[in-house]
Amino acid sequence: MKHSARTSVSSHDQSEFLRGPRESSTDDIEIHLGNNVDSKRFPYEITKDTSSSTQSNLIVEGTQSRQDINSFDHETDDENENDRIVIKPVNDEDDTSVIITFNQGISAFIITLTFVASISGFMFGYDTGYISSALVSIGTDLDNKVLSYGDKEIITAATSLGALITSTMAGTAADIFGRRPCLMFSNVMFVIGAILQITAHKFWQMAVGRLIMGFGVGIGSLISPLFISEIAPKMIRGRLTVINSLWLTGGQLIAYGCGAGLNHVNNGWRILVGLSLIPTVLQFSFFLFLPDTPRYYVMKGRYDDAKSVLHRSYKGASDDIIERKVEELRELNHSIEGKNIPQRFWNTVKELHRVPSNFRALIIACGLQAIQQFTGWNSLMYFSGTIFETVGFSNSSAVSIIVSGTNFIFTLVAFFAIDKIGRRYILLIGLPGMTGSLTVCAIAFHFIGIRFEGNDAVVSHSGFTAWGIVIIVFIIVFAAFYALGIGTVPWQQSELFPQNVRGVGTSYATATNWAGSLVIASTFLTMLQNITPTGTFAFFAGLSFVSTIFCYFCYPELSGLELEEVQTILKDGFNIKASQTLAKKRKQQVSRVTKLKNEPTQEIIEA
Ligand SMILES: O[C@H]1[C@H](O)[C@@H](O)[C@H](O)[C@@H](O)[C@H]1O
Repeated sequence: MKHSARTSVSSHDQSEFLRGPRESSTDDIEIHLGNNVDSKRFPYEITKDTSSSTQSNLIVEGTQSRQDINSFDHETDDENENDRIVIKPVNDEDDTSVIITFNQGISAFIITLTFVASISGFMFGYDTGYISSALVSIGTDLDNKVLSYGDKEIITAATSLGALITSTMAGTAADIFGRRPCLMFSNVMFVIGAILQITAHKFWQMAVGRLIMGFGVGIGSLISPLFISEIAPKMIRGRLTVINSLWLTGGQLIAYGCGAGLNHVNNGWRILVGLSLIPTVLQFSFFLFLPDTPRYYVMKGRYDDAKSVLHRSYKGASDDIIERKVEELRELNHSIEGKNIPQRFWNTVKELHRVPSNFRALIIACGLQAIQQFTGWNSLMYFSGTIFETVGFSNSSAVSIIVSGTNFIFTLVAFFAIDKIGRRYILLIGLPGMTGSLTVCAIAFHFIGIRFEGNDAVVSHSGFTAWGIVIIVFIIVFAAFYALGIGTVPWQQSELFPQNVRGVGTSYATATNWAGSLVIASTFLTMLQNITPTGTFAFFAGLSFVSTIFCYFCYPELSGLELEEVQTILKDGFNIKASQTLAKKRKQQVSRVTKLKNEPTQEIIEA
C-alpha cells in the first residue's frame, strides 16, 4: 500500500501508538484461518507459513505485535487445527478507522445523520402501532357499517404485506439510486398512504392507504439501519444502530399512548393517522440538505462527495487521512460484474449464496429475523388488548402501554449493553429469559381455563384472578427479555455482509422479518382457538428454546469488530470462540487508548 509521507500510518505505526513501542520489527500480521481461504476476495496478501507448528483458526488483527500474537496463540491452543497463514495488510479500512474512531469524539454531524435516518424507525413503530386503537375507534366510519373481523385483519396485515413487497427490492434500489433518495421516496409513500387513510370513507381506500404506507415502512426498515451502520464509527456502530430501534419502539409506545387518548374522540383515528405526517415531512425536509453515505458515494465513483462527508463526520481529520480512507474504501469496493442491472442483481444473488462467508451471514441474518418474529412478540403487540381483557383487566389499553413501555425501556438497556457486553451475550440472556416467561404464561393460561367460541374468549374463572396477574407480570418480563436481545440485535444485520452483497443480503433478512410478522399476525387468533392459549404460548416457548441453541452455535460476537473482520470470522465456520477472543482484544485495545480520545488526529498520526 502506498502512503504519502505525512500520513504514512502502517499497522505498525498505529500499534506502536496504541500500545507503546513494539517488540518485533516485522511488518507481517499473522492470521490463522481454515483451509477455505478465498484469497481473491480477502483484502490481504496471504501466504502460507509452513515453518510453524503452532496452529489455530483464530484471526488476529492488524494492530497486534508479534508478541501479542504469540500470547494470542497461547490462549487458544486448544482450538488449534488448521494451516497457519501469514498475511500482510494490503488494504485495510480498519487502519484508518482505528485512528479516526479512537481519537475523535462523535461529531454532531454523525449524530444528526443518525437521528434523521432513524425517523424511519419511528415511522415503522408508529404505523404498526396505531392500528390496534384505530380499529377500535373507526366504528362505522367506513362504508357505514361495523368492520368485520376479516376486514380488521386485512387493514392490519396490509401494511406488513406492503413492507414485505418493498423490502425485497429496497436493498438493490439503495445500491442503484442511493440510500438517501430511497428514504425520501419512502417519505412520499408515507404521505400518500396517510392521506388516503385520513380521507377514507370506504374500506378499500383504507386498505390501499395502509398498503402504500407499508411500502414506505418496508423501505425505511431496511435502509435506515443500513445507512446508520455505514456512517457509524465501528466502536459505537451497535449503539448508533440501536437508536433506530429506540425510535421504533418509542414510536410504538407513542402510538399506543395517542391511541388511548384519542379513543373516544370523534374521528380520533383520522387524527392518529394524520400525526404520522409530521415526522415523515421532517425527515424529507432534513434530507434535502443532508448527503448520502461515503460508502455509497465510493460505490458510484463519487470520491469527492465521499471525502466531503468524511470531512464533516470526522472534524479535524487531515486531508491526507481522509484521502487514505477513501482509497481504502475504494479498494474494498469489489463491485459485482454484469452488463445491466438484472444481470448484476443475479450475479449478486449467486455471490451471496456461493461465497461461504456470505452464505453464513445470510443464515445468521435471516435466522435472527425469523426468530424475532416467530417467537410471538408481535402477536402481543397486536392483540395484547384482547389478551388482557380475557384475563380480567378492563383497562386493557393501560396494560398495553405498560408492555410497549417495557419494550422501549429495555431497548434503551440494549443501547448501553450492545457494544459493551456484546450482541451475543444479550441474545443469550434474552432468549432463555423469553423461554422461561412464555412457559410460565402457558401454565397460567391453563389454570385460567380460556377457550374460544368463534372469536369470543370464554373464561372459566372470570374476573381478576391471581393467574391473571401472573400472566400480566410474565408478559411484561417477556417484553423485557425480548427487547434486550432478539428485538434489537437482528437489526444489526448490515454488519454481517460485505459491501458488494450488503443490499441484497439485508433485503433477504428484512423480507424474512416482514413475512414472519405477516404469518404471526394472521395466524395468532386461529392458534389461540385451535391449540388453546396454553398450546400457543408453549409453542412460542419451544421456539425460543430452539432459537437459544441456534444462537449459541451460530452467532459470533461481532461487537467492536471491523466490517471486514466479520467476513474473516465467517470464512470457514461460525468461529464463535475466535470472535469472542477478537472482540475481547478490541475492547482491551480501546480501553488502553481512551485517555487520548480528544487529541487531534493529526498529532496522533505524527506521533
Ligand atoms: O425490532 C422491532 C421491535 O421489537 C418491535 O417492537 C416489533 O414490533 C418489530 O416487529 C421488531 O422488528
